Amino acid sequence: MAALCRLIGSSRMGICRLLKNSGYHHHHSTVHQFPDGFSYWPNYFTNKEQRTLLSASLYKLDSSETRQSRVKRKEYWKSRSNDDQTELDPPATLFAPDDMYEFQEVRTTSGFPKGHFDGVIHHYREMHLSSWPIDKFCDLKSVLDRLYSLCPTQDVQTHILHLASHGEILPHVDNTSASGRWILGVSLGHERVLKMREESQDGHEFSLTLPSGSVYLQRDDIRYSYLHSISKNTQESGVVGQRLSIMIRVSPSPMSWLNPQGFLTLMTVPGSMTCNP
Ligand SMILES: O=C(O)CCC(=O)C(=O)O
Ligand SMILES: [Fe+2]
Repeated sequence: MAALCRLIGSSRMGICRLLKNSGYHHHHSTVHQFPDGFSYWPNYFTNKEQRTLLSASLYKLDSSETRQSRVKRKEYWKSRSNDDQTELDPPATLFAPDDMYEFQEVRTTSGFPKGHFDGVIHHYREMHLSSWPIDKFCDLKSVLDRLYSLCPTQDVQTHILHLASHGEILPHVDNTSASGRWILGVSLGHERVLKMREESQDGHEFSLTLPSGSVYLQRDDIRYSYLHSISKNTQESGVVGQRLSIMIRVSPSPMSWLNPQGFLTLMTVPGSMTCNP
């Protein structure tokens, strides 16, 4: 689609947007081999859209880190300024090396109302998002429109989760009081394997690789009775790298917006207008 749009030229961008928004090109690729309540779009976002989403997500996470970290990364990218990135480069090239980020070792209860998550997520950064920086990324708004159009309902909370190369998520069911009947996840960066296992004894299980640009949705029984995990291994390649997921959940109540972490993110919006980073 991106190539087609370039071919047609910018004067016809309206047509391309129309085609994209019709969902034909992408929804077309939905796979239906999963149990009821699980949907998967293996290549929902174009490379350019993935780069926009990942840049915006990293921007939010990065600006919540210490000044020291931000300076370190700035130096790093300056030293790499010769290899200019284009929209055709894989999104994972937007990650700095692991040691440039303030990854947490293991998630504990502090600051989060999700006690049973203790010990589940390893080597990660995360943030509850109260707003996207749409004024800083030119095409972010239209990409977000496509993303949120997949949500079964519109009362949502958004969370971003950045796994280090050796980060992982152990099997768990999302806290049932922290969100409602569905959970949607966008994968960006390096591919990982999602494992789903029914919680009962000898429960049914299945797994799938999550390439960058893919989206999955768990709803109803799947969301409540299957454990999900993201392991350190990829299916085949053996290359394990950083991955960032955008997790969207239906809010249990409007009060879930009042997350202290979310308020903090509102206060950190420095930087200048950046188009097509
Ligand atoms: O990153 C993912 O795809 C899953 C994240 C997850 O399980 C969670 O945040 O509860
Ligand atoms: Fe989860």
